[in-house]
Amino acid sequence: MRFRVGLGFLVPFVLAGVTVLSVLVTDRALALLHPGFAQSMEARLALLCAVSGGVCFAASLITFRWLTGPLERFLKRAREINVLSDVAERDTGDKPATDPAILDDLFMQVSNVLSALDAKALFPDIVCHSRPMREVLTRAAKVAQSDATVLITGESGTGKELVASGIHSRSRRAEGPYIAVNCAAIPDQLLESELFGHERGAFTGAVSAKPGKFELADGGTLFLDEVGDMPLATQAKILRMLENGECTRVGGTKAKKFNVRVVAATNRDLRTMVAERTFREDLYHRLNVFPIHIPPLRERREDIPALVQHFLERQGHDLHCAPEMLQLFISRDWPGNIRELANHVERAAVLAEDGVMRPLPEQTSRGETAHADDAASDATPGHPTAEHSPTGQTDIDTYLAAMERQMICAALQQSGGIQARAAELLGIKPRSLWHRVKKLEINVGEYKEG
Ligand SMILES: Nc1ncnc2c1ncn2[C@@H]1O[C@H](COP(=O)(O)OP(=O)(O)OP(=O)(O)O)[C@@H](O)[C@H]1O
Repeated sequence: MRFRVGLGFLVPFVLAGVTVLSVLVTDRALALLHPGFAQSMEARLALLCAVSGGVCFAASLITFRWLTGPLERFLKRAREINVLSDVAERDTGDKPATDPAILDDLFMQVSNVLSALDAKALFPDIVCHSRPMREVLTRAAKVAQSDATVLITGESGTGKELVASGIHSRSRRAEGPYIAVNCAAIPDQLLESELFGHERGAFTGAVSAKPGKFELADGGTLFLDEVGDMPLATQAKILRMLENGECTRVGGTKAKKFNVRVVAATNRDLRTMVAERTFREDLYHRLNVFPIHIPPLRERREDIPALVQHFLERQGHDLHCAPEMLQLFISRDWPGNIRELANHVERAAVLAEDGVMRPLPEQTSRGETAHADDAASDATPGHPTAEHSPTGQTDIDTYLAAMERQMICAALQQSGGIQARAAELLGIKPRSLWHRVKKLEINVGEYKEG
């Protein structure tokens, strides 16, 4: 900006030069075309005024835009910060704006907005609204730039494989192969040959030589899923491969070097397994270079409304989720995590009537709320109870935020994305809705019709 203002001092001189040049050129051209023109002083004066006026006007417009462009951008940014400070003020009461707590809060809010945008841009297939999930994706984005081995932990169905493939596609190896092996799904006696390949005749049935997954992943990423289910003998070979990048086919004699980045995942507690000597400690440390823990869905219920929408779209359904159904989804504990939620959404979509998914009578009469299989649960369906936000402050906050999001999304859906109308439906001021939409990072555009 300072550079532009500095250059701005040259503008009058450039302007004068351009004007004189334009007048001279036009004057000469008209004199050549109409010999009488050169004799008429009035005509020449009129020409001088018209050309210099035109040039000055055009040049001032260009200069003005040139100088004010960065200023506008600066003012826009200042306005955004001002809005965020408004939010902080609302959330923090009468504390002075210089209070370090407010500044911290403000900083957190700014970095949250940025990290949510980053996460969405970097991992478009991964639905992520909650803070814990944003942290997961921030870590994933950081480690993707390196070749470090990653260990992803989390309960079954939390999205470990999705994050692993996201890391690959954001890495320098994205053009290379991404090979996934589920160690728990392959019988122990076949796992080594699957991972390292085998030579012809290495064992009964090995009628031809076959490359292993390490070999196939050369130049790319190997995803070792359920790594905790690997037999100890195979663990030793994997360790060797990780240490020197070499492996030998079963029945082979020559070791070959491969350039493979390993991302491993497990839903088991590897530290306990190490203590019980069922998992090698050296391999645990070798894998755990960069740990990423994905929290279970019940610890990030804010993600549920967006996940429901995501699965409806992914399954090609043009359906609306009734608020009481969404409330049911939000209040359950989901022991099978996102995979289980996806299955339930699919089932509810099949049973939807008039384009709306509603809870089945047996779901409501059974009191299917916080604990899906807990028949003894006496929670009233569709209403948050102490059981749904069992112990701490965080649970209550998370639960309330999910409720707030759900109500706002339903109102936006109903109003076709018109915020003033949605605010009316919710009985709040448009400004208050606007703040909430910002805080919860709801994409209003998604609800706009047409
Ligand atoms: N944040 C998310 N956004 C969208 N879809 C998700 C998300 N997390 C998980 N899924 C979907 O949920 C399903 C289960 O995810 P995934 O297979 O990655 O889980 P996992 O933790 O690897 O499970 P397991 O431990 O059983 O192998 C997949 O269909 C995946 O696409």
